[in-house]
Amino acid sequence: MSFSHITLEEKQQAFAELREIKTLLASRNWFPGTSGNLSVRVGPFEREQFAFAVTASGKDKSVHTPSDYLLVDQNGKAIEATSLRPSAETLIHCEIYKATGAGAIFHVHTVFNNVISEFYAERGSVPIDGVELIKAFNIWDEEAQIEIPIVPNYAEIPRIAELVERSILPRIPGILIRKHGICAWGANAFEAKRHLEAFEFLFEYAYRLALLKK
Ligand SMILES: CSC[C@@H](O)[C@@H](O)C(=O)COP(=O)(O)O
Ligand SMILES: [Zn+2]
Repeated sequence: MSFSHITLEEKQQAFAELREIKTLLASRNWFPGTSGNLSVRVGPFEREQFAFAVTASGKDKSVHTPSDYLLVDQNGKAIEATSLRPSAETLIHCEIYKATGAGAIFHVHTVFNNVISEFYAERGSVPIDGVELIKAFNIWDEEAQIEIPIVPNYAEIPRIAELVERSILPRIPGILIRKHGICAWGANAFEAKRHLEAFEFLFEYAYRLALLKK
């Protein structure tokens, strides 16, 4: 399949967007030990064919190099000749794009998202009750109650990807992988960032509340 319609300008813009968000999230220490990955979609979206820019695998996300990003197709295969390997978790991004039509996906490992995913693992979701920041997900009901889904962290990424795709809830733009991290998405990088920040706030809130209630 050809992606010749993607211009150099579009590619550079996507890489610049990734670089900007990577710098900001790294300053919060949200990429410990080279963990985490980021992607933004490039060009038109059809479920069967689309492209996105994604972080290269195993890089230190707190530094910038000329080889931090590459373009891949809907199956996570590089669409240009490159020696870079896409993120090991690119398939998860592929499934989320296919399921949601999102424009950007950000994945981070934090202590709060790991602890809370373990605390609520048996329930299969993190309950959040009436916290104002739920509105960051465009959920405006008074005292809204939401459940943030949790999937197991398998060694095989395709198994996680399949489960993520099946576990996505229509109103919730994110999913926790147990003792691993969060994938948050949005229509664009601005929205995905807002959602990611809201999730992390809510995880810390749930963690601290559970401690206080003990
Ligand atoms: C180095 S621990 C984290 C990885 O195993 C993985 O979960 C991760 O988020 C980063 O993988 P990457 O291939 O760099 O995108
Ligand atoms: Zn990860």
